[in-house]
Amino acid sequence: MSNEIVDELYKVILDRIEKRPTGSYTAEIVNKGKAYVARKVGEESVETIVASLAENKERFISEVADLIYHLLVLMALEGVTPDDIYRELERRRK
Ligand SMILES: N=c1c2ncn([C@@H]3O[C@H](COP(=O)(O)OP(=O)(O)OP(=O)(O)O)[C@@H](O)[C@H]3O)c2ncn1[C@@H]1O[C@H](COP(=O)(O)O)[C@@H](O)[C@H]1O
Repeated sequence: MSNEIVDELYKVILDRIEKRPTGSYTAEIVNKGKAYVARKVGEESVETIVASLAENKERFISEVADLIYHLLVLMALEGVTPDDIYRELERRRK
């Protein structure tokens, strides 16, 4: 996965949070509050675990993508950028 796709998705998410356009799923869940978005991250984590243990690779990939998207929305609400995470991972690199 290239950083470019994650960075671009994050920018789209920031734009949706700012403009809250009708029909945007991001705007819909953000309008429900941070706790709702955090719960979605938990839900998608569980679905990822289930896909890993009881389903197939295709389902697993789909659930990981759902999880990353919801995590990016929560990061945006926390004011944390993908660069912040890249820096932290870089700091941990051995
Ligand atoms: N990458 C995603 C993405 N991944 C997953 N999802 C949504 O996440 C939901 C998955 O959660 P669930 O399986 O729980 O589905 P659900 O029942 O609809 O969700 P809830 O009613 O429980 O909230 C689906 O509705 C997906 O559409 C996403 N929605 C949007 N994006 C991207 O985000 C950007 C902004 O999208 P909009 O905000 O819709 O314009 C665009 O680039 C989109 O491609």
